Amino acid sequence: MQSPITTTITATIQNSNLTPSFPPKFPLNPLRLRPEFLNRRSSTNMASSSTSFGRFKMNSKLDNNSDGFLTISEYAGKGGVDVGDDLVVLFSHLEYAFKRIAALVASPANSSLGRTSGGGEDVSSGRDKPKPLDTVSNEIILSSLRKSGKVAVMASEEDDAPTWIADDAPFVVVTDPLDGSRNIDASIPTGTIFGIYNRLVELDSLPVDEKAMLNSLQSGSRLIAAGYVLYSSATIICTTFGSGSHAFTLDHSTGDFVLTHPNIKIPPRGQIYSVNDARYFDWPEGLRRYIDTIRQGKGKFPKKYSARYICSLVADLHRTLMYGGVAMNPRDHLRLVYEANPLSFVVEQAGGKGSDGKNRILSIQPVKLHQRLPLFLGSPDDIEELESYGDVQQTVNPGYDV
Ligand SMILES: O=P(O)(O)OC[C@H]1O[C@](O)(COP(=O)(O)O)[C@@H](O)[C@@H]1O
Repeated sequence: MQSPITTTITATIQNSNLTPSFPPKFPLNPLRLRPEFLNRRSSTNMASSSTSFGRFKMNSKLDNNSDGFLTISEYAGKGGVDVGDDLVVLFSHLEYAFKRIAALVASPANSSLGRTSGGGEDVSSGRDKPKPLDTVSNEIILSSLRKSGKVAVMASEEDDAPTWIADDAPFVVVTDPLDGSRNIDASIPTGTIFGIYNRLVELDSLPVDEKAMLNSLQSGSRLIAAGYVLYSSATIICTTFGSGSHAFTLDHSTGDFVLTHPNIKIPPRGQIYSVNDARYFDWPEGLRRYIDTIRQGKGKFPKKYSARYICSLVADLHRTLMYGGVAMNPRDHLRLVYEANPLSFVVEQAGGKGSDGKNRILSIQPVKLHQRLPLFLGSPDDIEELESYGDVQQTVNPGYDV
């Protein structure tokens, strides 16, 4: 049964008549873009016929790209899936922010920036105290969103409340600016997670705080784009506009993110599970049985599973998308709005599943901005098998030092 708050928010959001923001209200103005954002390759040799593809029209130009390197702007723009100029501009600004964060986490200064200021949890907000690196990444993203002119409100894992940016801008952005930063001193991979919604124009007349909150609490099923950025041996943006998931790798020689993994398909089943299994004795019976079964090769897949756990959600998920299997955090730790929803959208678009152990993540209506939940992401056959054990959510959550 839904709580009164859930019912109110669900009703408000469901009753709102979403007005698509495509086509854009004003055209792309290249003068607003930094030179590095401009496409460097000629597209004159591309064919121009188009076919329907997911939510957006896709031109066959994509198939005929002569040099084989497609930037995100080319992929998403008129020569590609044509998501609309507003979203292309927003992505250009996001890319710039991601490049700045990639440079930041790789910088010799990151060791001091990565140290926790005070540590522990902020009791009033129930969130972890931000570290300087998290804070700087947050500021970098906010600055890019402001400059894009395309974002009405940003909700960040680093902020107590959403930040209202511009009344008329078409999009709402939710983000975890730097996930996995507790590992930064050891140069472990980190990541940024982001989701993009249309602004709910029906809420425009509400007070700013209220419309900022309700716009940010949209259900994950309303995402129009989402993705993550992996800062590792390569810097990779894996993103979806609702028509498949695609990964773009930063080419340091040109400064472009170029399409390296089109239409990622997660294997229907993997042979790897990813979890912090030092928590085994805090797990419920069902989860213990599931892990014991697959590591002995006694599950539906008759091979022994291997374990991998980086403790950096984006990195653990990226490996899972590539090789299959399941990446999980069974305790109430990861955030629905900033982490679970955007990542589930990417995983579903790659043919996988995102679950809290019982329900599809994208069907859960957020009721609180910083709402936490158990998260299971991965291959469809693995997630279904895991869910069949019923009791997989860790309710004992004593707080762990590392
Ligand atoms: O301590 P656990 O339960 O293994 O959680 C690890 C997870 O926490 C995260 O570090 C995110 O938590 P924070 O936002 O508190 O850093 C993920 O990157 C990682 O997957």
